[in-house]
Amino acid sequence: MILDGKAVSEKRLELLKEKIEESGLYPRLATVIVGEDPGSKLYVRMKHRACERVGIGSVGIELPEDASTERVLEAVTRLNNDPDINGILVQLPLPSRIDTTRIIDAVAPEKDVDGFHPYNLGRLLAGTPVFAPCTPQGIMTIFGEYGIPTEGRRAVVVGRSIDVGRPMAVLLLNADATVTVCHSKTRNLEAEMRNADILVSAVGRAKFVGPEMVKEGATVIDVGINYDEQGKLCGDVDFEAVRGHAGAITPVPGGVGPMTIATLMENTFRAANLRTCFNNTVR
Ligand SMILES: NC(=O)C1=CN([C@@H]2O[C@H](COP(=O)(O)OP(=O)(O)OC[C@H]3O[C@@H](n4cnc5c(N)ncnc54)[C@H](OP(=O)(O)O)[C@@H]3O)[C@@H](O)[C@H]2O)C=CC1
Ligand SMILES: Nc1nc(=O)c2c([nH]1)NC[C@@H]1CN(c3ccc(C(=O)N[C@@H](CCC(=O)O)C(=O)O)cc3)C=[N+]21
Repeated sequence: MILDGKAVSEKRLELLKEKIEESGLYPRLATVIVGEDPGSKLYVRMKHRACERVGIGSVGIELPEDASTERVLEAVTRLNNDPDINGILVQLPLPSRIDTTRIIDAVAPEKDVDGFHPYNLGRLLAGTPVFAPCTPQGIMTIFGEYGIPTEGRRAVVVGRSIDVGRPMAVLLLNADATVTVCHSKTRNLEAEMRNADILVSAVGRAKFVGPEMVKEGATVIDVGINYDEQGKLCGDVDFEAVRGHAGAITPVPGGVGPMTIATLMENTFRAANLRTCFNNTVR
């Protein structure tokens, strides 16, 4: 079975649009982008388009490639203090000169719709999440929509980044899976992966996952966004080789990516609700 993330995201966005209409709220998302990377610009444009579609206002802050950490901090602080802004997204990666940790730490936790702030990561770890990172949260939504159980299942996550691998592992653990996290120092990676009922690959290498690494009938989630030799967009998984014996599999494009954006919209609406319910604080 192909897990159609695109279709699930469309459905969730339609539902969200109705909810936002009913709420009478006008949530607003601010994006911050530093430099001219075409990929980052494309993603930010996609986020703005999704906002427009569901009735979320959006503002885009564009800073030059040579902006200092202080300059980015200043922009974030201004957005923190702006009562009309509910959600703040600083597009990653930032230029290497910039102290990314300081920037992420500066985002007000109640506006951190990416879920990257240590406060929100801590809430997730504590099992009382407010904003979970969009990509792994979106994957949990796919499981929910397709009725894929996690309880008691062996889940293997390959990758341990703050934005994908780690929070994915915690979300699966919170959903009662038995979780293994693999990374570049893992020994016997293939054997670990073959154990998985649910295999999540967030590595960033084309054709990283072949059929020999996948147990018959496993659910395979492909987070990777890569380009093959022909310059064509592809995931981490050798899709054609693996799809035959995977029980369920996400394609790239049309799998996890669209869910990331749909979840960002859901988080932004949640931020707007938090503002009205808790006087703009989650603490
Ligand atoms: N679809 C979507 O919405 C999104 C897609 N992405 C994509 O997902 C992929 C991963 O992103 P991200 O987590 O940010 O990337 P990072 O580069 O931050 O993390 C990659 C992880 O893979 C591990 N890794 C690298 N090589 C190997 C190897 N040979 N064997 C085992 N593990 C390995 C690394 O291990 P170590 O920690 O030891 O270095 C690291 O933990 C990228 O392709 C990215 O573009 C990212 C975000 C959203
Ligand atoms: N602060 C921050 N938050 C992020 O969530 C974030 C980020 N920085 N930096 C980059 C990564 C990557 N990311 C994607 C979002 C959507 C698709 C997506 O929709 N992809 C389409 C294809 C799009 C295309 O044609 O290129 C798909 O897979 O079907 C992919 C990747 C969010 N990220």
